Amino acid sequence: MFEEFVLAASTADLGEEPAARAHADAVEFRMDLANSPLDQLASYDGALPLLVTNRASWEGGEADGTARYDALSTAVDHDAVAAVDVELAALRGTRPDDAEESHAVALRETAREAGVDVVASVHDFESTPEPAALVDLLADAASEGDVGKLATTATAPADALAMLEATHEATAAGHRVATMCMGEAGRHTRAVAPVYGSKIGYAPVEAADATAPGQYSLATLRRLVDDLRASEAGDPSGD
Ligand SMILES: O=C1C[C@@](O)(C(=O)O)C[C@@H](O)[C@@H]1O
Repeated sequence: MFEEFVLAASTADLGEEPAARAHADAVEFRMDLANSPLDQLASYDGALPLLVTNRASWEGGEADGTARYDALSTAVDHDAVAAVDVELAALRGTRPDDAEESHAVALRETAREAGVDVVASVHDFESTPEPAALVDLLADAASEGDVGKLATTATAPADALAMLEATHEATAAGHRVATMCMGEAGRHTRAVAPVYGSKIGYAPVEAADATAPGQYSLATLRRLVDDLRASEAGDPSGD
C-alpha cells in the first residue's frame, strides 16, 4: 500500500469517510479514541482503505493494557483494513511489560497472513533527537514493519531540518519511512517530508479534530503535498 505517498484522514469516526474521500487516499482509524470501534468497523462500507491504530497510553494514545491487541487482531481481518500501526517499542520488547512484545509480534504475524501492511511507529512528544539518531530509529522501525514511522516534537527550526535530513538519508539507504514533526515549529515538515521520501501523511478532516499537535486540515495538506511534489517533478506551476 505504501509504494506511493498515502494521505490518511485521521479520525475516530468512520462516518467521516465520505467527507474524507475528496482528499484522502486512506483513513487512519484511531480506535483508541473511538466509541465502539469494532462496531464501527463491522458496519464500515466506505471506499477508502483503512489504517487501524490503537495507540497505547504509554505512546501518547488512550488504549490501556494488552486488550488493545485483541481489538487490532479482529480489525485486521476486516476486508477494508489495509494496514495496522504497531509501536516499535512493543515489537522490540523495550517496554517494561514483557507481554507487549509477544502480543505485538503475534499481531504482526496475523496482519501478514491477512495481507495487511504493518506500520512500525515511534513517537517522541518532547523533542527531536540528532539526525543520526533519527536515521537509526527509522532504520529500526523500517526493519520491523513494512513502513517505519517516526513523529517527533520540533521546538526549533533545526529540529524540522533534522527530520527532513533523516528522511532523505533513510530513504536513500532504501528504507521505506513515514516522517513528520509535531508542534508548530515542525508543522511544515508535514508538507515537505514527502518530497524527501516520506510515505504517509496524517490530517484530520476538520482542523479542530487534530489527532496530534501541528496537523494541517486534510484539504490543506493535500494541496500542499501535491503542489510541492508537482514542483519537485518539474512542474513549478503545480498544475
Ligand atoms: O502516529 C501518527 C502520526 C500523528 O501522531 C501525527 O503526528 O500526525 C497522528 C496520529 O494519529 C498517527 O497515529
